[in-house]
Amino acid sequence: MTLRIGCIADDFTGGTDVAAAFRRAGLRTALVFGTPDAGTALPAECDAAVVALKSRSTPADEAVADSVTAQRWLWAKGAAQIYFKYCSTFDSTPQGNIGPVTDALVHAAGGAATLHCPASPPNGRTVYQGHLFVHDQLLSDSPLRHHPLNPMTDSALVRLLSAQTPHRVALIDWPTVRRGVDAVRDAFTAHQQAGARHIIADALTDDDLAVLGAAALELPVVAGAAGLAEGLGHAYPTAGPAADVPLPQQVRAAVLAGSCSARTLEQIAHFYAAGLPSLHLDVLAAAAGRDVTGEALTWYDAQDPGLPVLIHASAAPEELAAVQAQLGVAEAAAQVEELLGTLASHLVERGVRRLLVAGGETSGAVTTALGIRAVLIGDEADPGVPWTHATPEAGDLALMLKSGNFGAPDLFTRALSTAGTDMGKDTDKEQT
Ligand SMILES: Nc1ncnc2c1ncn2[C@@H]1O[C@H](COP(=O)(O)OP(=O)(O)OP(=O)(O)O)[C@@H](O)[C@H]1O
Ligand SMILES: O=C(O)[C@@H](O)C(=O)CO
Repeated sequence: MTLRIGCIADDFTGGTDVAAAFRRAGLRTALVFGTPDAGTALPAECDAAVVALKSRSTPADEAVADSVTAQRWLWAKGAAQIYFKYCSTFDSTPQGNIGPVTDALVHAAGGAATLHCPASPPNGRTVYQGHLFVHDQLLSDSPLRHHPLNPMTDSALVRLLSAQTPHRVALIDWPTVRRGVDAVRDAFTAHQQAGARHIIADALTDDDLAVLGAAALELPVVAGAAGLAEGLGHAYPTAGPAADVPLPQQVRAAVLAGSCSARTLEQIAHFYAAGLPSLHLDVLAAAAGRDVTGEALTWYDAQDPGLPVLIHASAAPEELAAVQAQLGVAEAAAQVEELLGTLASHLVERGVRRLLVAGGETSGAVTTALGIRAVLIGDEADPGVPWTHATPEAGDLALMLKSGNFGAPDLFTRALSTAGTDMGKDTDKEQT
């Protein structure tokens, strides 16, 4: 058993993001969906295993129970170190779940202090003087201040985390990080001796995160976003680069989108502009009993099999608000997830072998409907957006689970462009 690091991610697309980070660091990485049990197996021998939970917005006691179960499973598979992956925008509330889950993981691992850093520089998340930035804005000035579940109206990480834990929270500032691994270790020890349990570190670049990763190599629990996971991964001695997992070629390809994030809407617009077959699902009609799934499949069967297709519930804010006002937020989401999950099963039955899913909740619905419990991580199409490969029992399926705000505007067209027979031309990769 070669497993070195076990990771618990608090949502599915966060799971693919952190798994891609470990793979970039040269670790062979597997991703398991949902709370594992004694019968859950890893899909292959690997250096890093990520368990992706849906624990970001659940009640804190459920999130804690699922996370500790995942921790025990990862330990049983041989993991010596546990990484808790939360969102690079620190998505949480004063009730949790970052504080309670980290406290429980640390307690189960013996109570030594933990290092935190949510920085993820490739996606514009940096931490300076303990304040979290999203590109050039403080978190609290960014669109995250309007998040529907956990509006982020404060950027001060020590204050945010202190509200979620009874333990002391301390900061290692950027000048210390710049002085290198020994300086970080000394500062960490001093904070721990002064009674801190959670020690947040500043980081502006991948080099800073490499310093933090090396400093944290011996800690039983480390916490943050994908950036620190990659820093930690680079600190592990590896046998060599992770092997390539080839993408299925000349196959049917589809995008299923339920994310209404601004970046997903741009990616959808790009797909329409490329003249590729696209279908918008009528959520209100489905709620009223119309066979929207059957209509979508009839539409799909009429398309050129050599072209990728897009089927989406994703809608602009005005349409989303109107649907939610009529059905209620939870019922609207349930309708969409039922539609997209059912369609995913039918599309795979019809031979789709490259499937791109946009949105964290949507990804949960699709993987559950397809019965996929574990995948291996392949190449990234964009930072934090890798292809994943389902185990053979699920068929030779390449699956891409995309966080709402991740990926360049041309991601959908580019990722699927080499799948079919008629669409040989790669579009140029645009920068985010
Ligand atoms: N037309 C629609 N009307 C109402 N709700 C919708 C509609 N389209 C999508 N939704 C709901 O919006 C939510 C989008 O969440 P999801 O997590 O899939 O995307 P996201 O928040 O952009 O992604 P991430 O969590 O990765 O940032 C889902 O619950 C989905 O069911
Ligand atoms: O860290 C991030 O921003 C993402 O991996 C994520 O968690 C999206 O839900």
